[in-house]
Amino acid sequence: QANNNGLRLPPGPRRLPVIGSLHHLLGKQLIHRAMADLANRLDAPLMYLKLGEIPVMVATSPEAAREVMRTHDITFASRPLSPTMKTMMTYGQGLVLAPYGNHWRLLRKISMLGLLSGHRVQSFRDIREDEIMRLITGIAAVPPGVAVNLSKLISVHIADSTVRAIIGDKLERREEFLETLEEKIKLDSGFSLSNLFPSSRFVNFIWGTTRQALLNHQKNMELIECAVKQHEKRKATMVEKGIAEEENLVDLLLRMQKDGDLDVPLTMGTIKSLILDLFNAGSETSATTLQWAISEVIRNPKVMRRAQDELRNNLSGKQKITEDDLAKVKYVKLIIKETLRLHPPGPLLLPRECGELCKIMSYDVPKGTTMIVNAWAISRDPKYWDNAEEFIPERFECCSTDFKGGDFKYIPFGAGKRMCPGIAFAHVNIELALCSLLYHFDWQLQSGLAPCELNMTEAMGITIRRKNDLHLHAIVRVPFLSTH
Ligand code: HEM
Repeated sequence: QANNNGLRLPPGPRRLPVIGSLHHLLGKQLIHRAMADLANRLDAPLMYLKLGEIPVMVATSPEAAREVMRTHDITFASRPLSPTMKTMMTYGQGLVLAPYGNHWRLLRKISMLGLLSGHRVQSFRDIREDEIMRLITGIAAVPPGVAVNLSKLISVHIADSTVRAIIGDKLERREEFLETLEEKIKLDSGFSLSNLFPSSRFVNFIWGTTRQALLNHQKNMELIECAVKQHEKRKATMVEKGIAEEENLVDLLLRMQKDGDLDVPLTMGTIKSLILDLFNAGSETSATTLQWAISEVIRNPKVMRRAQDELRNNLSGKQKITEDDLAKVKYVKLIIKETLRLHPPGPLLLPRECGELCKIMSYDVPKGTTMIVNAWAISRDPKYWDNAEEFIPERFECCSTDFKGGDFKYIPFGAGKRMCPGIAFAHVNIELALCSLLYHFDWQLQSGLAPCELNMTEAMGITIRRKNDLHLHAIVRVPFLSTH
């Protein structure tokens, strides 16, 4: 199709006045699935949609994704800012939404230095090992015959280990944090009418998402403020007692703020927004991945058996898995890869915005177009994956495909300049937790459900969580050494 500026736009479904292509998506199913069906029906690896007032293109093939995130990486290095997203910047700009430029560069560098580099991730090993023992102890404490809400325990575990790495301590108001995070995930999906008709005050008034997003963000900022105060109080006690601790991310940020002399000022609003971004981006994605991994393992008893045999044979009765042991197990790594293929927590990654007119797959992409990459559809495309819908960790056994952003048929962490900086942090957290859960316990579904009957329905938000919490019976198989 050509528009009236003479541009050659990619194919797209029929559009209606005012709502554009919205009727093809709304009320059908989850957005990533609906977009995949449309692209498939139109045979359009690059598809054009008008969602309300917003021009959107969707890349649904490795080739299109490569052109966006490699060939034209810089052109697509900023993100579109919906009204909901803008409210998240009310008190300062964090990292996830910052436009490509000096502010983004500085925050990304600080995040690597203080939290996400290989060296820093390694330094949080004691925290991870301590928190995993707390999780295992909590599960084992549930009386026999009572099912464990594993989803809930995993969310708490990941939140605690992430936040301890960031501020050095657990959050006093963790429950409130998890609740506001859950609400934020729903508000951030970007497809609410307030976001699709940003110029309409009427729609915004009726729909009210922006107002809810602002309230949610204010609550989050208040909680971060509390966390920073908690951190400072703890620091003062440590100094009083003469206990020296390694500088954590919050220490680093506050020191850099005090030293000044930066190209970009580090305001308290920026510092709090960065902490919030890292906490949100880090905890939700890892917890979701872990929950899907356990769900798939439960649904596939052969996979469970192979993983448990490998762990139990190699670790022969050890009472506690440490990170040194992870080198001895290979199969759990394949399970994590396969989980991220079938259940990338961000199915549409995070949207990018076209910074200047360019060509993708020989179509014109006008400046300001929102570009979505449907990573979920690409990693389930039977053109690139045998038995694409099945959970087969062995598919990664003899192939070099990995998630580091070099192979565009498998991009759960995105690619290019805005690729996720938290891969190392996430991976070791997920791996240690999954190994420990499978090593110490046997798992059974409630009330005689067969493995294949486990409900795998997804809930929509900016990430795809399980719709229902995972309730399972845990039977201790390898006793553990509890320190909690
Ligand atoms: C399984 C775990 C995770 C997955 C699947 C994941 C996935 C993603 C994806 C798809 C993006 C967008 C990439 C793009 O636009 O190309 C992203 C961005 C980001 N992730 Fe992750 N992530 C995970 C864990 C983490 C962790 C543990 C942290 C930090 C503690 C983190 C911090 C971030 C940040 C700060 C960004 C924004 C980067 C930027 O805009 O420059 N993520 N992540």
